[in-house]
Amino acid sequence: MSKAEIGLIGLGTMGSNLALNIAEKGHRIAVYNRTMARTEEFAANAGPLRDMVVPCETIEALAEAIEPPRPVIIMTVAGTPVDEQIALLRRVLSAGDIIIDAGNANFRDTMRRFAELEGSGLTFIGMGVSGGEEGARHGPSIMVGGTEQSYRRIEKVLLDISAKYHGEPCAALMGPNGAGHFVKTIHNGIEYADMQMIAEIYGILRDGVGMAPKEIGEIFARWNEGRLNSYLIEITAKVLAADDPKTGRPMVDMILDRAGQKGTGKWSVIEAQMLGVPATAIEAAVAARVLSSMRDERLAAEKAYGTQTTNQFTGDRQALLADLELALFAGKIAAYAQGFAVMDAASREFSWDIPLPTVAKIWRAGCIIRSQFLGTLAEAFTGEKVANLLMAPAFVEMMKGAHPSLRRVIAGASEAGLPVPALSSALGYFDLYRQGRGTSNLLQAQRDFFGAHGFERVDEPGAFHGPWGSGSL
Ligand SMILES: NC(=O)C1=CN([C@@H]2O[C@H](COP(=O)(O)OP(=O)(O)OC[C@H]3O[C@@H](n4cnc5c(N)ncnc54)[C@H](OP(=O)(O)O)[C@@H]3O)[C@@H](O)[C@H]2O)C=CC1
Ligand SMILES: O=C(CO)[C@H](O)[C@H](O)COP(=O)(O)O
Repeated sequence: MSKAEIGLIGLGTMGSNLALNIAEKGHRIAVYNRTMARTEEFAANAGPLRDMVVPCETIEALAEAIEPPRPVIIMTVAGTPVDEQIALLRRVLSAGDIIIDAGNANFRDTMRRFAELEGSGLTFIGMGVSGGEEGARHGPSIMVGGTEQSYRRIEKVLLDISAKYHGEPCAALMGPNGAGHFVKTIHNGIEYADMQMIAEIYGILRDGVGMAPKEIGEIFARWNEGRLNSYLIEITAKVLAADDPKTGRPMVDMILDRAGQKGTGKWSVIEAQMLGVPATAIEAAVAARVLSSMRDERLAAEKAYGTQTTNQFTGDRQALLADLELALFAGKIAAYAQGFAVMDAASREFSWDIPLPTVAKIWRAGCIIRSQFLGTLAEAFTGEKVANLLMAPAFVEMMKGAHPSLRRVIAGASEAGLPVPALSSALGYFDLYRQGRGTSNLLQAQRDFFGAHGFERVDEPGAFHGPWGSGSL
């Protein structure tokens, strides 16, 4: 039997689908999983691709099955399991072989792993993969971190298995070291904001207008035909249309309002803060998931404060729907502006030179946040460099047209007591960003009052202190 071209460890949801994708594109693949039963099940279900797959019982057998120099993908749960697999691989691989961590690693772990493997003769790649189960099987978006030379060695396989946007592969080198995992992390941070803002609009329609899930689903399906066209809007429509086989009720009504999270959203926020870049919509989305998990406290608080007014909307429904669509679009623009600003800052901080137009391009297909919008965004970034997405001419025009709706939606929701934290944060960011004369003059005065921190004057350069206490109060 001929040797495999590539290996993969971890046959869970992502690993098994990625392995089948690789096999289908004509690359013979050796696979290993900690629990052997899963490897057997995978091989048994590989169907016509069975001949392209080499199931291995041990990590030694995996190494033996691959033609050197051996590329091996690790697709396990992130964190310690990755370090454990690297330690095992170090025992069985040899100089020239490549270890590729394709899970959702924290880029700081990736940077540590690069450092630990330096001088070992092994090459390391940190690679973000997005698209979930379906993407892994038929074409994900792939964000690679590593040297140009190591990327070139695995490029053919990655381009073959990646999603294609009008024929263009959605896989690319994001920069050296942790750049690939950083970009994937911010992808997920934006995904959190996108999802939270969609959920807030759903909340307005459910609790403010009193619509049933199917009715709301139809609205999302309609919006998916327009400027909001995206995978997340598409699946939201489908989710809202589904019924629970057990009760016959809308499935979404039977799901506990407690959202999980595995870390990438939180890391996006931590890194944004570390870099000094405001990412308020992403922060609000992470906080909303945390609040969602505090269910008992929320129920107690509802008792203490009473429920918000529901189904009170009596205005023009068509006008409201038009506003909601544009509000979501405006929120989306602000959230993406924040995510790209974080990547830009990280790129400078770590000297990665992340190609932002390429990031937008490889997110146009395959990944969870894929959308028509990313096509427009890619075009905006391909032109003259702008300080922030909000300053790209096409986005200035779009935001001018959309922010009044965001304002009206937030005002109405706040009045009705309906939570819209991500949408409000997006608007707050926009309003602060475009305010030429802000209110931080007062903050500076306060800081100088209590801590003698000094301030700058509007009429001459230098550092000054105030005449505090000289007033009549
Ligand atoms: N699901 C998704 O939509 C996406 C997930 N990811 C990322 O991909 C990675 C894999 O996720 P997913 O496939 O969903 O996870 P699954 O839970 O489906 O599979 C986890 C895999 O990790 C293995 N594993 C867990 N712990 C260990 C360990 N200590 N040692 C060795 N192997 C271990 C499991 O082996 P065993 O069978 O023995 O338990 C299994 O193969 C994660 O980093 C995830 O964040 C990235 C993009 C999308
Ligand atoms: O990477 C992904 C999508 O892009 C994974 O589905 C990830 O698990 C999503 O994050 P979380 O579980 O925190 O919602």
